[in-house]
Amino acid sequence: MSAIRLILLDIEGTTLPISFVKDVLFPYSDKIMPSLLQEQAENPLVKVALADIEAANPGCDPVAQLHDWTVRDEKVAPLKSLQGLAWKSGFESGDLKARLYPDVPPALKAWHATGLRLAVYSSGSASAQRLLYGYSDAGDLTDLFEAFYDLDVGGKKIAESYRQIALRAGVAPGQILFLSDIGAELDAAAEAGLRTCQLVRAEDGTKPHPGVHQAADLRSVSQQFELPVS
Ligand SMILES: CSCCC(=O)C(=O)COP(=O)(O)O
Ligand SMILES: [Mg+2]
Repeated sequence: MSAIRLILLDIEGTTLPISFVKDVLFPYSDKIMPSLLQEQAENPLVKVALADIEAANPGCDPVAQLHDWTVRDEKVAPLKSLQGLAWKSGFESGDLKARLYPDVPPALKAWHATGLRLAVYSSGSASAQRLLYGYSDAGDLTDLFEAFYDLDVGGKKIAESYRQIALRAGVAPGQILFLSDIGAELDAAAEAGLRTCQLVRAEDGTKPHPGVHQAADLRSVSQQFELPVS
């Protein structure tokens, strides 16, 4: 089996607790969404997102639609793009700071220090991903990552998305290790030829997915895949 060259990481449930997303990030964006849509009406990101909402549900009230998607945790591009915009002011003002799992910063640094390439693949927009790692409780970690992939490459439960990422990174699928808490995402990545490991975080109550490697934290990932240990 060829050596792992790139580690591709999911965020929610993998490097950051689900509760931080559900109890901190989502209520924050939900609360300021009405004023954001008014104040940034001329922002091209807002215009595109509003057009996408109208296309998805003609005649709907965008604020109500966004709230409904948030409650149902829908991974849809217009919501993810507007959430990223809402969180920007929160992170930059110091209202928000990402609570990463404590095993995450040392493992990322150890992997990066020995030349392993790191990239993120999350449903959250690429700009939101940069904010999370830029304003984390371990400081700014964005320089550890070479790329931030979001729903622009496709959905996380579709094998083609992982083929696209491998192509863009210029790495053979079998040399990429994908880490996620979600079984369907791991299955899609495996179908594309990536190596996979499920993060089964006790705090998140993750259900083990049959037939995949499992790890309780990134230290355990290092041990199982013979990667540098922090
Ligand atoms: C920048 S990610 C913020 C959390 C979020 O909005 C989300 O949808 C997380 O999805 P993931 O694919 O990381 O599980
Ligand atoms: Mg996840």
